[in-house]
Amino acid sequence: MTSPARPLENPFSDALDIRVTDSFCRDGSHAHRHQFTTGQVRTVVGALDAAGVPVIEVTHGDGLGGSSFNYGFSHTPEQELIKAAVETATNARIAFLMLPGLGTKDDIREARANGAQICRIATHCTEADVSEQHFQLARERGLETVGFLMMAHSTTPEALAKQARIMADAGCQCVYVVDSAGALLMDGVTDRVSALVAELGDDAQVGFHGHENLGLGVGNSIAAVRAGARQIDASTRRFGAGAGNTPTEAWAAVAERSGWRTGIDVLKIIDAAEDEIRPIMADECLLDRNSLLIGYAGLYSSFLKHAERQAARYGISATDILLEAGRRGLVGGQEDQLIDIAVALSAISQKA
Ligand SMILES: CC[C@H](O)CC(=O)C(=O)O
Ligand SMILES: [Mn+2]
Repeated sequence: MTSPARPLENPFSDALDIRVTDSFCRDGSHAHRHQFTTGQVRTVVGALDAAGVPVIEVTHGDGLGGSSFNYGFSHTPEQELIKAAVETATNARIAFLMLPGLGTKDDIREARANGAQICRIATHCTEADVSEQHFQLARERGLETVGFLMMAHSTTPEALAKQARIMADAGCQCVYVVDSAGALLMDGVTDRVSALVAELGDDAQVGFHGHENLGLGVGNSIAAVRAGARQIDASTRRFGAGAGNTPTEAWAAVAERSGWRTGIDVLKIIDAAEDEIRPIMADECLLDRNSLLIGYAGLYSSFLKHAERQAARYGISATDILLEAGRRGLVGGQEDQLIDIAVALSAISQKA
């Protein structure tokens, strides 16, 4: 794209450094049924790296060890994808994600040996204690560490801050408020990020990971930075679970207009989104009936594709599966219960 007159930076805001992690090659994998090839990862990492994206996350959508019957098998072993990403990146650091119980300590060791530099450990927002040994190992191995407190809308800011303290004490260097359901409104983000910033002080940074299910990924990320977050997750062309994540290209433009430095070249990332990323994906990530319902009901975003699959298999409505999942209060890791729900709903519809 040829450069129009560059927008003026906002002269009234502080020139903060905000580090962006692009999650297309991890959260975006949900929207691609975990079918990324090494060639696709090389193309994406090459384009994002050239646009100045500082951190690129590469793993199965559900993290190391996610490739399984429950979550869906990967096309290519994720350690191969990590290797390809590391070989391709010239400046960007490669991150991986892991949920204790799905992945193991050996997976962390292998990702480290393959050249990944940042280890992100995700737990449900009330279960930070299961991450302690993984942070310890990651730090011993010289990895930078990030903690994910998932489904952050479902607990209070005070409770979330206590969980963040557990992660920081275990060696986590940046704890993320993770809006897995895309259910948080801006005040909810402000309250949670502020609580973590107050609790962690200089012990760890605070980050924010948003989803677009209520159309608030960018707005919530602005609220997060204003409340003290210094790391923001995004995904190019917003590909991610549910309606997707905060779009990297929009976030880069908004950050620049706010006077926040991300190091990302806005025009290059816009071109990457359009010319390199879009052609890889069969469909756009839509804010449609089911993804909106996920945000509205506060459900785990990655339930979307599982619900759609079971709906097709049992000839029932994905919306009904999601509504029942909401009634049951399911959280990440309970994807198999979506099958139970589909079987039950199908039995009811056959009787009727
Ligand atoms: C892999 C767990 C999960 O999908 C992490 C995440 O991106 C989220 O909770 O939003
Ligand atoms: Mn996510």
